[in-house]
Amino acid sequence: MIHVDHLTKIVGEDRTRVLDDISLEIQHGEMIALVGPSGSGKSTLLKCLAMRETWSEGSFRVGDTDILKSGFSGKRKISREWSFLEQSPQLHPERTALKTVLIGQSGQTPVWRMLTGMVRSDDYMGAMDILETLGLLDKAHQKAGTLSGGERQRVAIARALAHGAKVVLADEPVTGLDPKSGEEVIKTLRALCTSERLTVIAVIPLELAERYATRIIGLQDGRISFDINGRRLTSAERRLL
Ligand SMILES: Nc1ncnc2c1ncn2[C@@H]1O[C@H](COP(=O)(O)OP(=O)(O)OP(=O)(O)O)[C@@H](O)[C@H]1O
Repeated sequence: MIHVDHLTKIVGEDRTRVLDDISLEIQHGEMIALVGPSGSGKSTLLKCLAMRETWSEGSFRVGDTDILKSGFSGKRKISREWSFLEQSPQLHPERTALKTVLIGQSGQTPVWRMLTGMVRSDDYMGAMDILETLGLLDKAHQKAGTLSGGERQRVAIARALAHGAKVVLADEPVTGLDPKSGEEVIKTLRALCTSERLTVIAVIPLELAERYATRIIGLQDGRISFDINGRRLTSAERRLL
C-alpha cells in the first residue's frame, strides 16, 4: 500500500502552492487516472511521487518504508520498483524491441550489461513472455526506430515490467498517438493492473479515464477536487475540469 499524507509543494519567491495538502491511499492493482485543468498540478504530483521533484511538506510511505525519511534507500526503492513512462519513450532506434526489453535503461541494469548486451537465457525467455503479454511477440526482432508510436509505448511498458516495476507513473502516455493506439496502450495497462497487480497512476484523457480507470482523481489548483471509482463523471464533476 502507498500512503501519501499532506503532500505540499511550494515553489517560487511568492511561495505558490502548486500541490496543496494532497492525501491519498493507493492499493496494489489500482489504475488511477489524474484529470484536471492545465496547470492544476497533475505532472507535479507524478514527479513528486517519482521522487523527481522535492516535497516541501508531507509524508510518503510505500509498504513499510518511509520514503522521505529513509533518504537514499527510499529513493532507491522508488527507482527500482517504480517506473516513469514518458510521453515519448526514449528508445534506442537501432535496438530491437527484444533487446530494448532485455537491456533496460540506465539505473535498472548493470553497466556491463548495457555495454556488452550480454543476457542469460532465462532473461531472454522472460523478455519474450512479457513481449507476448503486451501483444508484441511478432515485433520482438524489429528495430525500435521502425515501430509505431503505440508499439514503442508498449515496448517501454514491457521494459519497465521486465525490470520489476510494481508501479507505473505515466504522464500523458497517449498524447501524440492515434486514438486506436492510445486506447490499446491504456487497455494494456488496465489488463496488467488486473493480471499482475501492477499499480498505474497516469494522466490520461477523460474519455479513456472513464472507460478504463478503476479510480479517477480530479485536481484543481493543486488540490484534490474529487476522488471517485472509475465511472462516467457527473455534470458537477465535469464542471471542475
Ligand atoms: N518549479 C516550478 N516553479 C514555478 N512554477 C511551477 C514549478 N513547477 C510547477 N509549476 C507551476 O505549477 C502549476 C502546475 O504545473 P503542472 O505541470 O503540474 O500542471 P499540469 O496539471 O500537469 O498541467 P498540464 O495539463 O498543462 O500539463 C503550473 O502553473 C506550473 O507553472
